[in-house]
Amino acid sequence: MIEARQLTKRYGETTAVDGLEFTVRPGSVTGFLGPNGAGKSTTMRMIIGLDAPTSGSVTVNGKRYREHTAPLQEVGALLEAKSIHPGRSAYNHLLAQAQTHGIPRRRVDEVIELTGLQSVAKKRAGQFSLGMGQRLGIAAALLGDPATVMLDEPVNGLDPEGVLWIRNLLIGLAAEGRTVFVSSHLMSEMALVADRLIIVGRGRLLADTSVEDLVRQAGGDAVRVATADPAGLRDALAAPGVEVVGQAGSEELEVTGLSARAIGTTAAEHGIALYELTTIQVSLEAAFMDLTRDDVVYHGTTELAERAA
Ligand SMILES: Nc1ncnc2c1ncn2[C@@H]1O[C@H](COP(=O)(O)OP(=O)(O)OP(=O)(O)O)[C@@H](O)[C@H]1O
Repeated sequence: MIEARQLTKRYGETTAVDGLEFTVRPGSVTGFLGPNGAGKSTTMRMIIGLDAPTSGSVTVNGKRYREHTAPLQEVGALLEAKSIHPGRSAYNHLLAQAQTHGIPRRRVDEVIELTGLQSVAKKRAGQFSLGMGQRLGIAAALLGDPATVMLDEPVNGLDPEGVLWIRNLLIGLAAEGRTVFVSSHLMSEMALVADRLIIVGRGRLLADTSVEDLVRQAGGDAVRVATADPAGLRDALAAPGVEVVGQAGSEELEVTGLSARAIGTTAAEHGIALYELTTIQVSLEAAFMDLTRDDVVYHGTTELAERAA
């Protein structure tokens, strides 16, 4: 469990984290989302005591990180590429960490197997690809068999097989009852693994919600209908809270505010033939863009794309 209370971090003039309040609970994967510069890494650094809050607090499993006598057994973290001695093998790197934290040697073998590093465990870490480095970082995070696991952009640099592996790993860790807190910019991945989402923008909490609720709030589902009688169907569906859009002369309409089932039933009651009735889900990506539009710090330019078009 991770609990942030009025968590704030200022660097000079910049307020990186601004009064954050959230709870990350065990047994599910919680995604940590926000545009670049939103304060995600700063928050994660404060969770594991690499940075001190300017005010407020954050605890892991009920205590501040530095109050834990065996912190690696409480929270395992993968933050941006760790500094690993390039001449040291993956095995020796993990063994050194285990030995300084009172973790038995057999746990090193377990995490090497868990992260699929068996064949390269004796290789020098300096020769590791980005993906192998990520796996080694995750192996180190899991070394203490922690109840809370926190990963910053874990799919960075991973190939499709690696992405799938991370997905199953995160879901599996949560199913074991652990608290899993993971940041990512890949909305499609988050939609697949996260149950809960904490979304920040400019250091402030924008949403603490489930994937379904976020998508619903962003306009929910629309239904695409094709019909022999668009004008008749418009009249039949007209009601407060229902919006029907479609081009004049087209047999296709897009309806919001009614389910496909309700539209089908109303059409049948009015004897109107339908050719298509499809629910179109708002993507998590669209919902996220909608929510964070005013909090994007770094705007890219689409000038080149526009010129090309
Ligand atoms: N050590 C530091 N000194 C000064 N400013 C910092 C420091 N660390 C972060 N910041 C600033 O704090 C803000 C939040 O940065 P942070 O890296 O936490 O965001 P983020 O959400 O992790 O971004 P990204 O998605 O790009 O990784 C930014 O404006 C950043 O420039």
